[in-house]
Parts: sequence; C-alpha cells; structure tokens
Amino acid sequence: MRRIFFFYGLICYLLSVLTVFYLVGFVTNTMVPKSINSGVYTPVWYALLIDLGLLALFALQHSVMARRGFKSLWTRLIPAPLERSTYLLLSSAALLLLVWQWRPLGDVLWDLRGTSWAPLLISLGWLGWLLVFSSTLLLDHLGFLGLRQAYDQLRNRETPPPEFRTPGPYRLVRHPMYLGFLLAFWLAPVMTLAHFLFALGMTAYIWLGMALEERELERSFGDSYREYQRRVPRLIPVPWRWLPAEAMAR
Ligand SMILES: C[S@@+](CC[C@H](N)C(=O)[O-])C[C@H]1O[C@@H](n2cnc3c(N)ncnc32)[C@H](O)[C@@H]1O
Repeated sequence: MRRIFFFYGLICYLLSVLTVFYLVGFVTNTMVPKSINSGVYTPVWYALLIDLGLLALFALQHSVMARRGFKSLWTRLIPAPLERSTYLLLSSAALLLLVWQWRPLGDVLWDLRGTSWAPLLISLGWLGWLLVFSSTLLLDHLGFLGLRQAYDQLRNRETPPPEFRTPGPYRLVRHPMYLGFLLAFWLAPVMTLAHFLFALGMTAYIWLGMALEERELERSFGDSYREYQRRVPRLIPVPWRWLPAEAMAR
C-alpha cells in the first residue's frame, strides 16, 4: 500500500506542476492551444455566467479544503499523508476545468502593444511568475505539493509539522507568492474583458485566502507570527524598512 500511496502522491505532484505551467501559458497567451482570450464565443451574459461560476468553484474548493477544520474531517476518510496530494489533485482538476471551459470576452480595456509600456509590463509579469516559483522553492516546494508527505509514509516515518520560516523574499513581504500571482495576472500589455474578469476574481480570492491563511498561521506560530506581521508588510515591500535601525535613527 505504501508504494501505491507514494505513486499516487507522485502523480498528483506531477499533475499540479503541469497545471501551473499550463496556467502560465493560459494567462500570458503564449505556448498553449487554449488561452484566456481564445475559445468559443457565446453571448456576453452566458460567458460571464460560466466564467464567474468557474472562478467561484476554484475559489471555494481551494479555500475550503485548505482549512484546518475541513482537513480534520477529511482525514477520517483518506489517509493523512495523502491529504495534501488529494487537495492538489482536486485543485488541479478545478483549474483545468476553468482553462478548458473558459469563455473569451473580446472587448479590450487597454492595448499598450507598440508603446514603451509593453516591454515593462511583460517583464514585470514574468518577474511575477519567477517570484511564484522561487517562493515555493525557498519555503517548502515538496511539502506544499504533497510529495514530502507521500515520501515520508513510504519510508514509514512521520512528516514533521511545518516550521515558520522567512527565507529570501519572505523578509520583504509576508506573501511573495501571492504578490507574484497578482503581478502575473494584472500586468498584461493587452487587457481584454475576460482577462480583467479573471484577474479581478483571482485578486478577490487571494485577498480572502490571505486573511484566512494568516489567521491559521497566527494560531500555529503565535507570537512569532504576530511579531512578523508587525515587522514585515503583507504584499507591498516598503524599502525604508530594509535599512538598519541605526540608519533610520540618523
Ligand atoms: C500557497 S502557500 C502561500 C505562502 C504565502 N502566503 C505566500 O504568498 O508566499 C500557503 C502555505 O504556506 C504556509 N506559509 C505561509 N507563510 C509561511 C511562513 N512564513 N512560514 C511557513 N509556512 C508559511 C501556509 O501555512 C500555507 O500552508
């Protein structure tokens, strides 16, 4: 059984990584056959209904299943070491459904192609993706994607509880991964109505998810996390806070 469980964890891990790579192509309108601005054109009201429904489904699945209360119920049905892998399997399914069924809405809110803004927006958008990937790698890539838990059960050992850490960009903002997603979703040289709707929906979800996540981080790490909240801004880096205290006093 342990080998089968590990294989399941591995498949979920690979599926999640591939889904995120597809999402990069979907949002940037590059490399993939179905992007945020392509697909079947339908009446606007119908496209809005489908797209909002897909965003709501993803947000609901992704935030409800990440909550502590839900996890303790859920792990009565599935083995605890596979909880994270199953969460990611269902998150990938919700995202792939969104990508597959997403309806384009062609009205253009801004089109900065050919202006000097375009290269700046494209570069900052890719910087956002880089921030997403580097943040998972620095914090706990294998743990977030469930592979550590699946491997530990294969070796018949307990996975230690997550530690509070502040590597690299976590010293500048508390949520670099979410900051990366916001840059990647918003900074596009061409903004169609469909892209705008996606960016708006994801921003609302990130805002809510961030508040719920911080509540649980406070419960898990107590004063260390509260002190971190006082010292480090949520999303927007504040350069003067990077100066040493003596320089600030001068
Ligand atoms: C998808 S990650 C997002 C991390 C962070 N919100 C960000 O935007 O970079 C969510 C997981 O990271 C964990 N997490 C967030 N900040 C953390 C920190 N400083 N140390 C350890 N775990 C953290 C949360 O408990 C949650 O399980």
